[in-house]
Amino acid sequence: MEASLPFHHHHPAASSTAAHHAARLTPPPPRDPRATARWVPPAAAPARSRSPANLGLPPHPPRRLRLRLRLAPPRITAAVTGGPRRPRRRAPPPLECAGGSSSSLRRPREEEEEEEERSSTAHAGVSLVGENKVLQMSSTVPKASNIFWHDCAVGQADRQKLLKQKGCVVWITGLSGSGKSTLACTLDRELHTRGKLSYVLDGDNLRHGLNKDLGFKAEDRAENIRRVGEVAKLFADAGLVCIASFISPYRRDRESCRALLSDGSFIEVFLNMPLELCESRDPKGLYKLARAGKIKGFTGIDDPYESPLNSEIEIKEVDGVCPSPSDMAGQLMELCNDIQRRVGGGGGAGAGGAVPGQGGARGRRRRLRADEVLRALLVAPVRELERLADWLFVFFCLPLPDYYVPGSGRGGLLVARAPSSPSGGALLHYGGRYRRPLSLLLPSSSSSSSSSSMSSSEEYYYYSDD
Ligand SMILES: Nc1ncnc2c1ncn2[C@@H]1O[C@H](COP(=O)(O)OS(=O)(=O)O)[C@@H](OP(=O)(O)O)[C@H]1O
Ligand SMILES: Nc1ncnc2c1ncn2[C@@H]1O[C@H](COP(=O)(O)OP(=O)(O)O)[C@@H](O)[C@H]1O
Repeated sequence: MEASLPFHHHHPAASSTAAHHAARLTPPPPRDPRATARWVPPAAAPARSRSPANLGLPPHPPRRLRLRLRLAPPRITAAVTGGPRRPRRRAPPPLECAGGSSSSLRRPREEEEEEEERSSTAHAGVSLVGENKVLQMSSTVPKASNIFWHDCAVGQADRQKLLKQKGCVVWITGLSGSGKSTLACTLDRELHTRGKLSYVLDGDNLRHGLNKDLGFKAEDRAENIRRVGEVAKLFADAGLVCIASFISPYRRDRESCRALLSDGSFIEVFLNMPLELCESRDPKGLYKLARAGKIKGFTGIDDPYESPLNSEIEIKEVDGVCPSPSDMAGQLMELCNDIQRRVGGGGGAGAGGAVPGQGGARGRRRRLRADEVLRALLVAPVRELERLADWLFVFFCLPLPDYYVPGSGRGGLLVARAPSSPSGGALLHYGGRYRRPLSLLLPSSSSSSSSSSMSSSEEYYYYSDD
């Protein structure tokens, strides 16, 4: 018997149609005695809890399971089949739960015993059917029933407004040694410097706590990424820029994480460094151990890495040279701005971008030469300058009370470069009458650092209201 049901557990004892419906609407008490204490008979629950329609549930469409049901077995094994690679609607991949052959009402005794053994470890078995493989995903918690979504009065939009940024997930994937953690921490620092709240979730670190029960078998990696995806989603919902740095070698696991987020809120960064480079770095000596056969199932050696097909950005070596972490971080911040501007319609009312550059820049963008940028910096009112500082790739922006000029806002010291110019930039005092350029940091080809010798062919961007 094959049926399409929402997330209600079907009572196996249902025999009549009425009982069948009752079973769908009235979930049975859990068989697991450990769960009984928490189980509340639906009749005892508050009336408004009975119907999801009364609960002001979030607009998630009910997830549907395709169930091949057998009446006898109390537990099910779920085979998760692949959804579209990049679903338009960000829905999780469909779940196909198979209880076994529809023709058999009872499983062989050994099978039941096996299942008893599995369930005694409180793990619910889920088979992930990948393109060419079957992954066993194990969840360490029993499947819960009788659960309802509860919304709070303060929502994501309120938090974003408070933080003046947008929550999102920057997901960095790549081989061990490709530079994920370095990039994650550099981006985190850059954002922090600009007053943006971010948080790094790193594979090694989470495996010390939340995921300490997981190893590197395919199913453990899948569960690792599933948990991280859920945590990252919560961080984004909290309004943070969540930077996730995980090998995350399996495409479908990454796509499942993407599916948890709204459009533009999951930014996949493929750190595509050659295996030879990663192996030559080998900061933890793990490649050496893997080559010596002392670690089995090491990604890139004897365990697969599935490259992203649709990452938002792929970072590679340029002419055999790996870009510096801060260049990569700069690229990422620009990218995030672009994506969020496109998806969020210019940064949203008051929320500001997740990363600097989107926040206060209201005007149209036009290109200016370096000398024009300097002039603009010098003539711009302080608040304009601070807005500009928010947009320029600012290395250092230190408001200094010494430079305070009444009526004109704070002053300070600013070292910045335009995103389009990797090596050019400006160091200036700002604030009222003290504002003047101290020096210009020019491309390395230039020997001088005075404003007069600034290359006029350098192109900068500048936000302008005209
Ligand atoms: N067998 C095997 N394969 C790959 N990596 C291994 C393995 N054993 C230990 N390590 C160390 O674990 C870090 C990767 O953890 P992740 O949570 O990112 O891995 S995964 O996404 O679940 O595949 C990884 O850290 P990074 O080097 O920072 O990637 C390794 O230090
Ligand atoms: N952009 C980079 N250029 C040069 N070396 C780098 C870069 N990023 C990281 N490294 C170095 O490579 C090694 C691995 O970096 P790490 O961030 O730990 O990688 P992962 O987290 O992917 O394992 C470290 O020794 C780090 O200093």
